[in-house]
Amino acid sequence: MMNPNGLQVYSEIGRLKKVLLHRPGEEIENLTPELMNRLLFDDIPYLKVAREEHDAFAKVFQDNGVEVNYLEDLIAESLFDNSRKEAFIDEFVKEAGLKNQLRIEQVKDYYRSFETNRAMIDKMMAGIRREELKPSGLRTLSDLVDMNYPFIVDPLPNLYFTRDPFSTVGSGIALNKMRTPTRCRETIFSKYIFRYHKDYKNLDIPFWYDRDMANAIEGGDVLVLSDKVIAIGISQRTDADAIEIFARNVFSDGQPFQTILAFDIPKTRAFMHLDTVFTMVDHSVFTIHPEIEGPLTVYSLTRSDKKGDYKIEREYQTLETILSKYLEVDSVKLIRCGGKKGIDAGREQWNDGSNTLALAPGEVIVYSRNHVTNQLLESEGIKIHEIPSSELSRGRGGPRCMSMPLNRDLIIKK
Ligand SMILES: NC(=[NH2+])NCCC[C@H](N)C(=O)O
Repeated sequence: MMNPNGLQVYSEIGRLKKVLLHRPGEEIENLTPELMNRLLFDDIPYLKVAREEHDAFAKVFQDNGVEVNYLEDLIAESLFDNSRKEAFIDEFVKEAGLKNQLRIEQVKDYYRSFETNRAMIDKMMAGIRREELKPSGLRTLSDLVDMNYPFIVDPLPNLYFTRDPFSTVGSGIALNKMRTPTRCRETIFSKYIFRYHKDYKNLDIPFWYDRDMANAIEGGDVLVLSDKVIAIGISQRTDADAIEIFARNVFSDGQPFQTILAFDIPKTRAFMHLDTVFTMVDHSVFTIHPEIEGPLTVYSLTRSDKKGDYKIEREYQTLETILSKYLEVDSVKLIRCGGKKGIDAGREQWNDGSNTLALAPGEVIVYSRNHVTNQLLESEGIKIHEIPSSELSRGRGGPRCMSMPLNRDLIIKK
């Protein structure tokens, strides 16, 4: 459990030591109005400014002693030998939806033609526009039929939401099965990193979930509240059945976790993941979107003595009572996004006002635009680091969605 170099996430708030980010790339410039909906965007960010905002986000980590790893670097470093790189290209292209064999070979050759792994990865993330690969003697029937579709390989614009393709839980990871086709390919990167990157390959990392499983689960739904309690959303993106598979695996291992609280939240775009409506900011202090308090049902899955086994119960008390009971504290505080139900709550939640990322207990990163909620957090004694948020927020994700902790200090109970 004590591995300063390995994966260590036993809370949402322990001092952050290492985090995974992705700096938005050319994939953002490949969003078009027709594709936005399918690619899960509500507007098109201006890449130059999105990058400036993202750099400001990364700087908050660096200024606070957090090691920042970039997804694009880790995956490039994982493909150190040629057979590994070939297997990776193969898998990536297989899942890119190409059907014509000639085209498949042409795309693979194109990826191989990049001088460095990093340049190849950037291209894989960005997508391939139709005009980029000139026919060069290749003219297939499917090309003629698909002539009006702008891409040969779709872009992956959601990559800067590193929270979702996998989740670090304890000393292992859940390699997620994403709900939508557009996000499924993102998890190939995580798979190669945790199997083959030099920092991870010898750690024998347990996988609590795998990307080829049938039921969807996404990292935005998984919150490690303590070394005893994990909260998981049953949401637009995460199935109840996936939570049970995850529970069985985590409870079979020597991890300290005792209870999974499954939060059944409304299945709508605005509340796509649990972390869009509920995050932890300090010992027993949470942000919450007031609109979900009414419709929320919570179930507990409590580990039993038999390995991997658990019992399921529906919890009937208020959220405060449920959280206090399982976190073993006298009371908890819920800070409501926008203060209370209404216009400010709706507007600020839409722009991720309740999607905070803790750097340490009582110290969080927030979007500057959510000024009503931010002021409330400050008045409750929470230290906030505001980051600019005009462009990044157009993808519907905030500071927690844009980061995946790899290592946090353990919380030492007094
Ligand atoms: N953990 C999160 N809330 N992530 C937000 C992801 C946003 C992304 N556009 C999607 O729809 O998938």
